[in-house]
Amino acid sequence: MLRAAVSRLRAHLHPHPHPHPHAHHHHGLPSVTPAPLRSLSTRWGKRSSPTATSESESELAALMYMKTRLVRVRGPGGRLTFGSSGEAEVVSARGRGSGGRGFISGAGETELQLQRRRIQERRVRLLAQIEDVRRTRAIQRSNRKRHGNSFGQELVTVAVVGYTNAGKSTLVSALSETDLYSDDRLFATVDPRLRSVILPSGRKALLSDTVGFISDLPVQLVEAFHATLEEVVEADMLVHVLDSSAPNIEEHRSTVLQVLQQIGVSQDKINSMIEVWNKIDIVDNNDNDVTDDIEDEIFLTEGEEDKEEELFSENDVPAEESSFESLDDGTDSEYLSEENLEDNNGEISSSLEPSEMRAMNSVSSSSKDCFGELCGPETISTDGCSSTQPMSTCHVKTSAVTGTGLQELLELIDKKLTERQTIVERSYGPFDRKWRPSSSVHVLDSSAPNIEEHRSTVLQVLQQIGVSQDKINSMIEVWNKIDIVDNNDNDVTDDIEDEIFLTEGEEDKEEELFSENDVPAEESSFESLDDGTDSEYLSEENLEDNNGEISSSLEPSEMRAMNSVSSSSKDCFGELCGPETISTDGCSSTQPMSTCHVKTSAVTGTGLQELLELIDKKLTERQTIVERSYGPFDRKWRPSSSVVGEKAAEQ
Ligand SMILES: Nc1nc2c(ncn2[C@@H]2O[C@H](COP(=O)(O)OP(=O)(O)OP(=O)(O)O)[C@@H](O)[C@H]2O)c(=O)[nH]1
Ligand SMILES: [Mg+2]
Repeated sequence: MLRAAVSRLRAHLHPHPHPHPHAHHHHGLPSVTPAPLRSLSTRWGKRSSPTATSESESELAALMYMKTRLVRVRGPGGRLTFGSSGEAEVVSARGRGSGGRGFISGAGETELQLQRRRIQERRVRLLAQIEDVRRTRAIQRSNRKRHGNSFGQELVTVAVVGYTNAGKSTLVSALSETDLYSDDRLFATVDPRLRSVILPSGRKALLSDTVGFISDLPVQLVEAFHATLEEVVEADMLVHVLDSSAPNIEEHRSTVLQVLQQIGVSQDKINSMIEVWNKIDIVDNNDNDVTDDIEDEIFLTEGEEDKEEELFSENDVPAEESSFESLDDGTDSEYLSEENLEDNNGEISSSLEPSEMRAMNSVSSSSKDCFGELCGPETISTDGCSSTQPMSTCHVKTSAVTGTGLQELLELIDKKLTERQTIVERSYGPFDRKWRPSSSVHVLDSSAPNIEEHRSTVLQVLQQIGVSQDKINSMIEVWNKIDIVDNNDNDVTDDIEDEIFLTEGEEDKEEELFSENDVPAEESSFESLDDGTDSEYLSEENLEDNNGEISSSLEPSEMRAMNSVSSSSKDCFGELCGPETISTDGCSSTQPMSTCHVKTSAVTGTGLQELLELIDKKLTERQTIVERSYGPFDRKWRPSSSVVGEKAAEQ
């Protein structure tokens, strides 16, 4: 997992210099491409009244953008200055364009390094802020799940996702009849907002408006919007809003699906997503007859003529609206054509599943199926639009502006939630059975010369993929390959090991454990090979990525050098972490990480027993903490949380 995570980090720190059409197939995350970034950087300035989180997230995203673009350019008068690539001759920090291999030489580098370090420092602070918010939200979420609404029902959250400008905010606003900030600009929403809505069944749900997705979402944004995207991962169900008037709706759809997969939404949840074909009022202008037919069919078969009148009475507002929409369209197509030029070399559509390839010209027939036979209010209790049906066969056509389809959407949400709840209850019982107390073990190669870099890289990646600071702090550090280190410093280690087991009086156990120690012959040659690979890899990494910034971002508590192995180890084994004292508060989750560690050799078996004991102890500790804060059963249930881990591990 760590190797995969490290390669992700490398992708973070070292984005593809030349946007490659298939880049995101390699990294699992999209590469940085200029167009969306440029659009973003120009649009960030225009945001109004963002919340503290969205501010941190936006700043972080902007910061990461700046950092990747931070290059020396030849400014007016031939002076070297800092700016964005593309402005002038590029003399990159990474040697891009200079022909070098990451070496920095000549005037200006110190300043460049300084700038990068400042960015790095600010970044660490922002990450901490975002982490705070994320923790708060997690608590809020668990409270919501625990308390539910006043009827004792669990409060469900429905995340509204979709391509930017699809009309998510307008729709959420229309559905909840409250006024959300909606704006005809990209990324009008940088913070998810929750709005409550009463579903037809009387159940209360929270609608969560989210950040609009864009194609080739820059990897930095995935990181920056982590808190936001977490809402999506945590939501009970998703509503995918598509702008049915957009010419490239298929690309928008596949982009959204890709992003959802990348941020770790389970396939199950993606499959059971409701598709909303929004802005149907614009499409209808060209094709009014068909839609009228369908709408007639729904409501007339139902015999609810009153309802029909009520719903469509709001349809008569096209006058100023259509002129507004033509403005709207202009902005859209400008942005999208720029994007198409730079990003979409056919790869997005080629990644589409056949079931996702339904073109917009199938609106009428699909819609007829869905409304008339499957999804109509009358048949809502049948298995039409069930979670087993492929996505996009079930959709609702809406206009967030005129109100068309909103009632149907609410009914469908209601139905889906009931279905999902039934499924969850059937498989897990009413309470969450999926909760697993978790503890992480961080394995370090104690023979590696640059172990501090390894440690900080891993810590950074863990933070970036959203592991809570709490969990990171309580992580067990394993200093592995101690058999190699011990060769140089055998006495000290022997002393410590003696101390643990002899004070315990478990000499048998000691023998058992160390009886496997006699295999150094072929093993040491293996280890030297291994080392060769490592150092080759790391020196390349050092050249390209680590211009002092990673180590400079280390907290003092993380800076313990490997030469403190013996003494720390002694503290830990002899006084704090030894099996004898495992029930004391030594190596507790409140202790800073790396003060508690276990020295192991996975090859010889040294320390394995201690590691298992420490894991045991930590888990007990964590469980106690969790029980204290959430009660004995899981209140933290999240359907897709495990998938996030797996995703990260795959990449
Ligand atoms: N004609 C029409 N316009 C709509 C409809 N829904 C939204 N709009 C307009 O589309 C534009 C974008 O709407 P938003 O709700 O801000 O879109 P969004 O998906 O939240 O956008 P981001 O937050 O940037 O991702 C606004 O000008 C809305 O008025 C609709 O059903 N019909
Ligand atoms: Mg919005």
